[in-house]
Amino acid sequence: MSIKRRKISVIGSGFTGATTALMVAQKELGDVVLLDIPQLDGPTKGKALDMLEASPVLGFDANIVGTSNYEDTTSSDVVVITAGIARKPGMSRDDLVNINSEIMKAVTKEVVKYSPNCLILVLTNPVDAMTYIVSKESGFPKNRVIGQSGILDTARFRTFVAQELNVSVEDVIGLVLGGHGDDMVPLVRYSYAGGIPIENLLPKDRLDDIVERTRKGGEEIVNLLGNGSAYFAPSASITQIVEAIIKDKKRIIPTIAYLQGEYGYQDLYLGVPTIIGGDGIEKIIELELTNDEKAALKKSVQSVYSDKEFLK
Ligand SMILES: NC(=O)C1=CN([C@@H]2O[C@H](COP(=O)(O)OP(=O)(O)OC[C@H]3O[C@@H](n4cnc5c(N)ncnc54)[C@H](O)[C@@H]3O)[C@@H](O)[C@H]2O)C=CC1
Ligand SMILES: O=C([O-])CC(=O)C(=O)O
Repeated sequence: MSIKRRKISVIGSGFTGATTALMVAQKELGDVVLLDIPQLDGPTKGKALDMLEASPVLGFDANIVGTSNYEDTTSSDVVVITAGIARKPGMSRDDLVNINSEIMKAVTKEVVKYSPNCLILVLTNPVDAMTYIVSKESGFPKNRVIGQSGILDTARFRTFVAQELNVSVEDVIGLVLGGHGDDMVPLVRYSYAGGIPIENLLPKDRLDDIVERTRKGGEEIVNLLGNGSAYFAPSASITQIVEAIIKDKKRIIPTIAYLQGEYGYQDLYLGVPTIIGGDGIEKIIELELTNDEKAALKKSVQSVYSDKEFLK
């Protein structure tokens, strides 16, 4: 028997794609193929080679190749889609829906042609709608198409809570539900620091500020960067999903999953707590919500549905 390394392809070699490629390689989750459009063939190969040349110093064994030829992605175990346009100051994620949905269709066709058995992870915005399109276009079982938003949104929430309490981020656990937009639903009631409900540790007005800052977390970075959007925390987040799959970890993490009645919604990709392992989304966890939480989720779902209407 010969044991082979896993293969992870990352489509889009921009800020999030390149950063994800390096993080995945650094964790030795498999060999990495970084792909972008033919006009960027040279720069994509250059980025991949540059990362590979960091491997002796950083101490990881993973091959990284850059390409614009989908044949090089053949038989990938996991494909991460970051291809598309990022927003600039003054734009909402939904402003990207038309242009990025066309890119999703074109990319998915090629991904599926060369890796019919892979799992696909979607980062491109507006990510709930883009995950829906990729799922539809791929024809894959729904557990094999996963979108990323909740790990990032929760990470922002955890960062702000840890800063406020002056404690380790590792001890803060949070959970954000809903679409990846300004109406996302950080669930304060399900958030803890060292096992203690954070509602016992912070006054309501401070928690309200943290919830609001979390909702606008993407915009805060967009405004600071001036010409693009966040990429370090998003790449770390998608890498966590890749790791959960490759190592079959059965992690309980919020991802964008296909709902068939869960939380009262049908035929929709939405951010919910899931169990992620070797089969992708192995389970959706349904939580008891208060009436206020249900109303907040409904508002968030409505903005996702409005994206979906766009796509018909
Ligand atoms: N879901 C999430 O949590 C997050 C989503 N995003 C989204 O991820 C996407 C990528 O963001 P960045 O990497 O910062 O953008 P970027 O502009 O740095 O990179 C995007 C890359 O996609 C490539 N591309 C465009 N069309 C392509 C095609 N048909 N095939 C292959 N590659 C193609 C571009 O050439 C470019 O290199 C954006 O839509 C952004 O909004 C970003 C951060 C977090
Ligand atoms: O804000 C954006 O456009 C990128 C993104 O989704 C995030 O950083 O949460």
